[in-house]
Amino acid sequence: MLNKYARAFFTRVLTPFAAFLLRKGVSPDTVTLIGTAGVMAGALVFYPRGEFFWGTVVITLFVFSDLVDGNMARQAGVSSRWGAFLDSTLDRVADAGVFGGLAMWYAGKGDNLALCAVAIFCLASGQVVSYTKARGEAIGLPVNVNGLVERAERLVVTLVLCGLSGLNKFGVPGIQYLLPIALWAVAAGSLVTLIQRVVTVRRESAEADAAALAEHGSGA
Ligand SMILES: CCCCCCCC/C=C\CCCCCCCC(=O)OC[C@H](COP(=O)(O)O[C@@H]1[C@H](O)[C@H](OP(=O)(O)O)[C@@H](O)[C@H](O)[C@H]1O)OC(=O)CCCCCCC/C=C\CCCCCCCC
Ligand SMILES: Nc1ccn([C@@H]2O[C@H](COP(=O)(O)O)[C@@H](O)[C@H]2O)c(=O)n1
Ligand SMILES: [Mg+2]
Ligand SMILES: [Mg+2]
Repeated sequence: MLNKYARAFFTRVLTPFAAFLLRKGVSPDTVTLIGTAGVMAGALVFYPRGEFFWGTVVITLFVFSDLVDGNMARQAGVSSRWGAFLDSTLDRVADAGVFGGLAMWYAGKGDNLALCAVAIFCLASGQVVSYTKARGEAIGLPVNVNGLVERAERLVVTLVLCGLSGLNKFGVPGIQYLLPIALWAVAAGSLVTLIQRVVTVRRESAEADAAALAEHGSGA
């Protein structure tokens, strides 16, 4: 949903910055790599220590690089298969950093194995949600579904509620419960999305196999 509705807005806002980086000789790949490194650093340095506010601030500064790199590639006319591969692969790395950092907190000083498990579920289910689309497309299906919770939703819900829950350290009472709420919501949303995508791939592959059978007398 965010991908559909917010992308145009962010494209407009980030285009001058992307143009500025191109004028300075920065490449889209550099932005992809530095953005991922920044997200990983923010998540793995701050979250395991329970520094949710500052971790989220650092991650937020870098996570928008995922919208800038593609914008730069399109402006410069250098969009490539390699760039698409690098962008998507490093998305998975960044997501692992965010949910891994939260799992490390709950496995350590946060001392809550149930929430540690939920964070690991968010990590794993997010990766599988993305994989369903990549694998479905790789076997030639359109995978005509995005589902309830795409990557942008997973990140926005987690980062906004995690950042807010970090304000508890600055004396805002009661707000620390927002992080568990975010994790449960992302876990449930990812499960629904996974089911939506698997059902779609099953339907599309049955249709494609039936069409192939009708045309050539054989399936896949
Ligand atoms: C006082 C409190 C302080 C707290 C501070 C916290 C502030 C935190 C605020 C905001 C966080 C913003 C997070 C921004 C998230 C950026 C999202 C992003 O990177 O999206 C990338 C996404 C997808 O891009 P791609 O096409 O490159 O990626 C594809 C995707 O990964 C697919 O995965 P799948 O979905 O299938 O699982 C892969 O399949 C595919 O391979 C891959 O290519 O881009 C978008 O979706 C574009 C839309 C981005 C929308 C960002 C919206 C930010 C909106 C609101 C911020 C709200 C701020 C409010 C702060 C309020 C705090 C009180
Ligand atoms: N280093 C890169 C990064 C991205 N691309 C191209 O942009 C597309 C992704 O666009 P986003 O707005 O989602 O970042 C990607 O599929 C590539 O075509 C690139 O070429 N090099
Ligand atoms: Mg990108
Ligand atoms: Mg990306």
